[in-house]
Amino acid sequence: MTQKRKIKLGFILHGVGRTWDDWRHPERNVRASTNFPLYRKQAQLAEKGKFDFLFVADSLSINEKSSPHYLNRFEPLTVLSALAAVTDHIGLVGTLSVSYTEPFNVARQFASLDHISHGRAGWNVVTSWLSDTAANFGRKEHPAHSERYRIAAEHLETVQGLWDSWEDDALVGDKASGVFVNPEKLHRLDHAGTHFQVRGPLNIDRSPQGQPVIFQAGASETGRDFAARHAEAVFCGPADLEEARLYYADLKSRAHKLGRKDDLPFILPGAAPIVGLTEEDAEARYQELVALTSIDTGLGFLSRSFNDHDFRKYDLDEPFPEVEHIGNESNQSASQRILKRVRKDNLSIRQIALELATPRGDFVGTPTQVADALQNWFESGGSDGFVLFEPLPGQLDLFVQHVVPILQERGLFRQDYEHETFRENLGLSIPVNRYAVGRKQAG
Ligand SMILES: Cc1cc2nc3c(=O)[nH]c(=O)nc-3n(C[C@H](O)[C@H](O)[C@H](O)COP(=O)(O)O)c2cc1C
Repeated sequence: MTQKRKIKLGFILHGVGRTWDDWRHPERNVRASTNFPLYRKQAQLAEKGKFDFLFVADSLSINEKSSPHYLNRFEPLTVLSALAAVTDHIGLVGTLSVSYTEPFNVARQFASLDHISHGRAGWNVVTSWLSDTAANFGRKEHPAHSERYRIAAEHLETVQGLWDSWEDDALVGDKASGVFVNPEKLHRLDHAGTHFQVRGPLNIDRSPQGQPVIFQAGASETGRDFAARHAEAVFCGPADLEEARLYYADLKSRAHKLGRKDDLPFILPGAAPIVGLTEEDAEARYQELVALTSIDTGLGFLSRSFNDHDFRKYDLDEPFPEVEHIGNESNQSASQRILKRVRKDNLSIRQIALELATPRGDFVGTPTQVADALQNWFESGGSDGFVLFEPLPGQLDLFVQHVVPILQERGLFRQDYEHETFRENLGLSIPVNRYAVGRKQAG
């Protein structure tokens, strides 16, 4: 009997919030982004709700225009390692940038997290889109958009190669004979590429998942090709269901053309549900968010997609300036989406900024309405699940208490964790070590 397809759910740990204004909510702790007890509470709540994973996003450069959560945040692998110790089942996904890390370190960090968490690690592979980042790493220049994706491919393949350094039974640990490791099952990678030279082997043995789960969020042409080839799950930020469906169909078809038969990658749009106990309650909570929002948030989102370009230097009520070239080298897809919207109705800077600041979306309503909307996206080719943001304090609690049970009753979401590892809970198998495959074929 084939298993019914289930919604995958992630929760993004976002401290003081996603926007430039969220931190001003009366119930937000202004130090939430570096408050471990709060992260622990949210992590345990998401696990109570049987979420597939927690996600910690990251960036590597700040300036006076950065949002509060960008300004002051935990390094992802550090906080995820701490969360591994206070949770048992939930996946732990963190962002690390390929443009400013060495594959050896990344492989080692995620293998460590996978061991610490007994098989719950996932890596969100990003290329970093803010050019100022170069200045924090002694680089003269930030790599161009297309170059970043070439680096990403080589980096990721190197990391995955290193994760296979140790075959499953390489660590013998035979006290009688004194054999700790079987050298035939410990492999050097000897990678000599364009961007990286790495000999290996990795100095940590094979982790429970063998290969931690690969997440990505490619949205440009190059980014989509990368995601279709390499990712097991993909984040995206569609403006509505129609855009989600187009993205979903496009990415699955790219993956299919590359010969992927497993229906991967899973596509997970970001969503920020606002749940109220009645329609009026939900609307009042949405208005609470609107009242909190200033033009700063709109201009912040706008700037962020254009390499932190300063839009305040223009008259906000004049037509939108010519900045396409800046967006294309930065967050290409998000900037293109904004330009498309601007051109459609000839919006001014102020108009597009305000629209970006408080999108209402499909997920504001009673628990049943929110569950209906999630189901609709899931069943009509818009998603395989969602990564949820908490737009107002207390929303995760409401979601877990009221929406999760509805999804469970409908058979759309798990009743309990089925397996030990994140990979298996997602319905993915543990990959066989490449050298063991080679040995089998040779034998
Ligand atoms: C839900 C979601 C989470 C993301 N998290 C991060 C992150 O933590 N760090 C980062 O640099 N980019 C993050 N991104 C942005 C992507 O990595 C990527 O740069 C963006 O989608 C643009 O795609 P492109 O590289 O194909 O132009 C995220 C995107 C989405 C939709």
